[in-house]
Amino acid sequence: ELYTDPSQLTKSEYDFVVVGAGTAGNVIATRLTEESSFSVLVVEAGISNVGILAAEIPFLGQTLSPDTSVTWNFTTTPQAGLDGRVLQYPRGRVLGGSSTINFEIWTRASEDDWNRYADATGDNGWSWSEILPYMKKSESLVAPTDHHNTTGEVNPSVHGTSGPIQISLPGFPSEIDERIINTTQELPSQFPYNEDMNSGVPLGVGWTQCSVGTDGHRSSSATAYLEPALTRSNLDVLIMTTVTKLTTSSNITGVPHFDTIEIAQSPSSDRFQVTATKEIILSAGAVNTPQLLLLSGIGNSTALSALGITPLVELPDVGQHLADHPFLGNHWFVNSTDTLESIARNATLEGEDLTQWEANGTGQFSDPGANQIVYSRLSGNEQPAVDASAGPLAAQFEILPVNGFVSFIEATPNTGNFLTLATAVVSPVSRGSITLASNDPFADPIIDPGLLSDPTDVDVMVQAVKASKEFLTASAWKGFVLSPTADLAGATTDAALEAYVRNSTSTVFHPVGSARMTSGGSTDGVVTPSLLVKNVTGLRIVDASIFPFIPASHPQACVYAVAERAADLIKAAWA
Ligand SMILES: Cc1cc2nc3c(=O)[nH]c(=O)nc-3n(C[C@H](O)[C@H](O)[C@H](O)COP(=O)(O)OP(=O)(O)OC[C@H]3O[C@@H](n4cnc5c(N)ncnc54)[C@H](O)[C@@H]3O)c2cc1C
Repeated sequence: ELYTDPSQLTKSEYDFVVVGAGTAGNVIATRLTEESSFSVLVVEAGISNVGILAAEIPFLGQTLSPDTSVTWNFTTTPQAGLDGRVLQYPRGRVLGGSSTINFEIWTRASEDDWNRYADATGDNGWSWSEILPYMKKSESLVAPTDHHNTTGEVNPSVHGTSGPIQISLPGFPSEIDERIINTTQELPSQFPYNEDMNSGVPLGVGWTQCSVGTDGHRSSSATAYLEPALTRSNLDVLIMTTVTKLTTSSNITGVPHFDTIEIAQSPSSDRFQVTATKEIILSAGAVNTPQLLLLSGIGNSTALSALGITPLVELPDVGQHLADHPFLGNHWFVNSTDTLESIARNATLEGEDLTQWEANGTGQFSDPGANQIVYSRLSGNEQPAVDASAGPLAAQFEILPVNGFVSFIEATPNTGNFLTLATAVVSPVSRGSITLASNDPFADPIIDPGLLSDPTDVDVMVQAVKASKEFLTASAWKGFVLSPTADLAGATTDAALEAYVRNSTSTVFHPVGSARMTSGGSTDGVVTPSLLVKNVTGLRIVDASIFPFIPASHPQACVYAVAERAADLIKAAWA
């Protein structure tokens, strides 16, 4: 049943209560209610995704953020590494969470990333070979919207065929596709072609897989997991309701046992309580999960007391070690009018694209917009002072080519046609934090992703910009790429490049690690390898906040895999 107000709930006790119907939360709710004996309530602060056209049309997904009715309209603290700039920091606030508003890129990181999680936690269940079945379980590789022959563009043997999330290759060609593939043939040592970057070995240049179905619709945790499960009598979903606090009614085992959530629709509305007889599962995401732990008295006791919150559990790592991917849109003018800007500038064309998508789910609107990805490492003599990557198979930086102007901090110019080679530091050293501004659950937390706060990351970003220039030296770009835009053109020395990087970098919205997993015996960290919150009972965390290190990839596929494994861990614990 779907409820829109806590007063509609017909009971105040469930076996499991899931906080947040986001990417991970919906996997948990769906998998747990496969057991007919389990009752589950999911509480979501945001609205329903149903009927939101921009959430269905891949090309329009980017219009859902920042600052819309389906996002938490957060901002960061002034970022010292970015010349003190403040960034908008949206997260999904809607059924499906960030999977309803993200850019649909589907990447799994490398074998080394996952094997490092296993090493760091002492749990081989997080290793590449053990997590791969869960990656497959979450997805179905389906035909692209244009049904083109994908031989050589993806390796079906590393993919799932019957999981909920539909993933596919781009179904609308762009005029840079061929130039990019030709570049891999011309510069194979630096930019080798990779048939499938989701095989565990992501390095090279490959076709982007996206969470988009053959019907041209976004596949999110709301559409793919939750919607089909909503008819189950053991699943209730309550939307437009914020969990304000977790409370404890007993400590039979000598440590606090968290079994109750407090919920409200607005700061002034009535508070309701719901109890979980088995577990509370926190899936509120990398910003709100630590916020809710802190509001509930779990964190650094001194800091909590200073805010008038009674400390219940000393766990100083809550909200610490936040990691994110710095992202920089590098732009060039191109000798073409067939770029993405042309659509936004031409209402007739935009209307035609919409009509085509509505007719049969094909065309430009079925395509999120980045048809290839480059994952790379610095060569021997360029190695950074600290290599924070998981190992030789893990990327240090990414180049994301787009046939148009992409920036999250700059408006698209009114004239000119552009190529973007966005660069991102995907194995950063920098860390930030989530802390509380006040004890008001409706106040935004203080978000400091610490972007480029470590000089090593600046160095890697500078090298990544150089690599993107190198990419364009292939003859495939001759006659197409005209010149870099003024900011990039002016960055001719290393000092000028550093200034450019600090002035123009933002984020690609991948915060993780703010409630990180460590080994069971470690006094650091927030959760055990089974994702149970340390020093309490009754409470588990399943979302992007548990990663001990940031995956060197776009993280959603990794979040789904974590949630699929977590669902099995929970089922096993209560079998
Ligand atoms: C704009 C944008 C673009 C992105 N693009 C990509 C991409 O192309 N590819 C990729 O792999 N990743 C991308 N990401 C990142 C990816 O989407 C996230 O890493 C992932 O979805 C996080 O999943 P989660 O389960 O941790 O949190 P979320 O999916 O954010 O879910 C958290 C849910 O909890 C709810 N919630 C929070 N607090 C409360 C509360 N107190 N009470 C009730 N409910 C609450 C939220 O409203 C939300 O629905 C993008 C993210 C953004 C924001």
